[in-house]
Amino acid sequence: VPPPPFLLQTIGAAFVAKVMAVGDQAVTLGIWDTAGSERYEAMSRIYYRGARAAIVCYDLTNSSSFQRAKFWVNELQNCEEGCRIYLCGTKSDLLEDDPRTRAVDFHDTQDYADEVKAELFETSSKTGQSVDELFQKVAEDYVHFTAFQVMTEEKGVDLAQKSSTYFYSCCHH
Ligand SMILES: Nc1nc2c(ncn2[C@@H]2O[C@H](COP(=O)(O)OP(=O)(O)OP(=O)(O)O)[C@@H](O)[C@H]2O)c(=O)[nH]1
Repeated sequence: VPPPPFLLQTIGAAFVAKVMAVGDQAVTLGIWDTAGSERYEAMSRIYYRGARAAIVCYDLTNSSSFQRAKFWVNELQNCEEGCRIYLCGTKSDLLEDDPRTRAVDFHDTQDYADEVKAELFETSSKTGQSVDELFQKVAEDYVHFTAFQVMTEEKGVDLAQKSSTYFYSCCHH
């Protein structure tokens, strides 16, 4: 009998597609869940190449996991210019049960997030706290910032043409 999925460590990466509504548009996020551990570092790099958003998770009850998250933020900043970064503290339910279990200060992470121009969310997979908000923000930011950027990168920009034309083709087709 195989162990329950939640006991398995991620090796390589798992993929899921999630359809989100942003205004009257449907946006399909292609989400790779990659391993954060050092052991699979080289493999994780393959998956974030070309990514437009990265959710970098750390455990709110474990300060070394935040140091590890900083490592990935640096990686992304050095290698993926067009990638927006979302810092995601996990297991917030444990802090509600016992605030003393918090090992990563909220204001410190907020300062760090500001410094690296990342968004910050504190979430729980157990209760679902802030999980929908996080993915909603990823999808909204993609529509508002990145879709336009991708289009101009792919087709080039005709400076003589009004920018509204580009915006129209980005948001309505
Ligand atoms: N209380 C609580 N426990 C959680 C939460 N999320 C994950 N866990 C527990 O933390 C452990 C690790 O969770 P994973 O989801 O496997 O962590 P991961 O970072 O994906 O691990 P890798 O597979 O190595 O990448 C498991 O025992 C989970 O049950 C949460 O929101 N609340």
